[in-house]
Amino acid sequence: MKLLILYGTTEGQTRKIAYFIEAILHNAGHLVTIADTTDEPPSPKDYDAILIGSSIHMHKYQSAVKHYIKKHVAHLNQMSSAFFSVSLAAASGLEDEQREVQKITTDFLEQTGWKPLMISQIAGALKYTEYDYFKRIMMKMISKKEGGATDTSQDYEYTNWDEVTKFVNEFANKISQKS
Ligand SMILES: Cc1cc2nc3c(=O)[nH]c(=O)nc-3n(C[C@H](O)[C@H](O)[C@H](O)COP(=O)(O)O)c2cc1C
Repeated sequence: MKLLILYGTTEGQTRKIAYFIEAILHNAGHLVTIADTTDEPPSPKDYDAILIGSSIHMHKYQSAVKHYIKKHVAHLNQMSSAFFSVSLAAASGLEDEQREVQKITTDFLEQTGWKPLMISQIAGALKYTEYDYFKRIMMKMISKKEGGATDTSQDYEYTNWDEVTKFVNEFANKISQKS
């Protein structure tokens, strides 16, 4: 099948997840195109299915991802599609944080009108060593609130790669049953 993977990222974790997904689907025999939504991404109309991923920053998804979905929503809703949301809240064991990220996702899908077949909440990363001073302080506060790591001398990757693999395989199964 011809598949399209699009992503929106600030510090690169969503890109890393998107390329991990691409490798799984490529190894399963699919023809996969992958693109950053800020780089003139291809239209969904030439593909059998699409996966779109975005990280959350300050309670919002990437604006280029939102723009793409709004522009192509009619087509997206006629094809098999999946959304992967990348955030720190998804790594949190706190119920409030989980609820908040679910609400950000639900509101986003409502605003864009997109109805993906599958949605995955994926835990992202804390890249303290790559942030500037103010970002580091802010992220330490956010992480503390979410019950996460506060030692800013190192980075933390919370992404559960086995869960990502499970999500991708489930999506691949669904779309092959549909075709
Ligand atoms: C400035 C900033 C703001 C963030 N705001 C949120 C937030 O509101 N909610 C959340 O769950 N995670 C938040 N995060 C965590 C990111 O979603 C996480 O670091 C993710 O891995 C970033 O993915 P990216 O590298 O693809 O942009 C924030 C991170 C940064 C650096």
